[in-house]
Formats: sequence, C-alpha cells, structure tokens
Amino acid sequence: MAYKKTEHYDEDVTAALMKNYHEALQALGENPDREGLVKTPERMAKAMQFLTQGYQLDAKAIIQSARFKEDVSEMIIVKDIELYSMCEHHMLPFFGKAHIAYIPNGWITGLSKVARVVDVFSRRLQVQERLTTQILEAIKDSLNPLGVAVVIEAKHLCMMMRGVQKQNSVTTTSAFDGEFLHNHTTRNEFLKLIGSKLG
Ligand SMILES: Nc1nc2c(ncn2[C@@H]2O[C@H](COP(=O)(O)OP(=O)(O)OP(=O)(O)O)[C@@H](O)[C@H]2O)c(=O)[nH]1
Ligand SMILES: [Zn+2]
Repeated sequence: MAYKKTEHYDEDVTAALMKNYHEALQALGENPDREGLVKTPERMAKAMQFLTQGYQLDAKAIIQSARFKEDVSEMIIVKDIELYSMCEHHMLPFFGKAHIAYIPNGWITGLSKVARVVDVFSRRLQVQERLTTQILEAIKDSLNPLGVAVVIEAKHLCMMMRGVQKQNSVTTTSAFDGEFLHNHTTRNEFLKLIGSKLG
C-alpha cells in the first residue's frame, strides 16, 4: 500500500514556491534536475508552508476554544515549551524555550492551548522580541488575567552558522504585564520558578 501523507498544502502557493526554489538552486550553481534534487523544490515549498503556518491561525480563538470559568488566583506557569521560529532577516531558524505564566481573573485556559499559542506566533517570520510580546498580548486579550509573563531563551542559527559565528550565545527576551510588571515579588517568584537568572 502506498504511503500517503495527510498534511494539507495550498497548490498555488506550492507551485509558485517550487518555481522559485528551482531557480534558486540553479543560481547557487546546482543542477536542480539531478536525481537527489528533483523533488527538493517541492519539499522546500512544503517545509516553508509548514514553518509559516502560524499566519493562518488565530491565537485568541485557540485560547477561547478551551476557556473555563474557575475561581483560581494563583500563578499558573507552563515552562520549557520548546519553540522553533525563523528570523525575518535571514530566514534561518532560531530555537529554544518559552516560559509563560498568568494569574487568572475568573478564567483559565487549557494548558495545551498555552503551548499552541507559542506555535501560532513562532511559525512565522519573526524577531524574538515581537514573538515574546505577541504571545503576551494574545493571553492578555483572551483571558483578561491579573498578570501575564513571557520569557523566551533562544539560539539563533544566523549568529551560529554564519555572520558573527558565536556558538554559545543565548538571547533572552521577556515581557511582563499587570501583576508581573508592577509587583516585584510576583515577578521574582516567576523568575525563580522558571530557574531564570534574570531575577
Ligand atoms: N533584535 C533582533 N535581531 C535579530 C533577531 N534575529 C536576527 N537578528 C539580527 O538582525 C540583524 C540584521 O543585521 P544586518 O546588518 O542587516 O544583517 P547582516 O549583515 O546579515 O548582519 P550579521 O548577522 O551581523 O552578519 C543581525 O544583527 C542579526 O543578529 C531577533 O530575533 N531579534
Ligand atoms: Zn537572522
């Protein structure tokens, strides 16, 4: 039986990208028609659509699809959420971990939805700073919590494989709102619980 993949890709987008990647391979001095590369433009077209699928997704709708009324006022932390994104300057990956906390104000959301929101914004062309604030804003707007905190630690391949070629530098970005912005004890408790040295 033939192996059938189930992912959906837009045919027009795939065709347009394939044409461009075929030309790009030629421009790089490769022969796009040699055996190993025959399917490469199509693979690249599909990979890029997968890696930018976040544009089609609505973070608020995802959070609100599992929003529950709950009388909890303690900090909820989902930490070590792995993320893979692409820097908009070089279209090379940056990858690492997101740590997210919020203090509910009558509403909580499914824990997986917090991780899904990370994918919504990381599967786009990004800068790490904007990725951090977009996650924060989506949670803030959907749950109206007493506070939200987002910390992202990531390594950028554009700084490792090329350019400045620094293999060990990690970029940390953060965004705080509400209680996490105004109350240092709350912020420090979060930073301590995620094991951050920022506190
Ligand atoms: N602030 C920010 N900068 C980023 C991010 N990802 C990549 N960059 C930087 O974007 C900058 C683009 O700088 P340019 O001088 O235009 O590009 P470049 O000549 O390729 O720069 P080098 O990487 O230094 O060789 C570089 O300094 C990258 O390190 C990000 O998420 N946030
Ligand atoms: Zn880059």
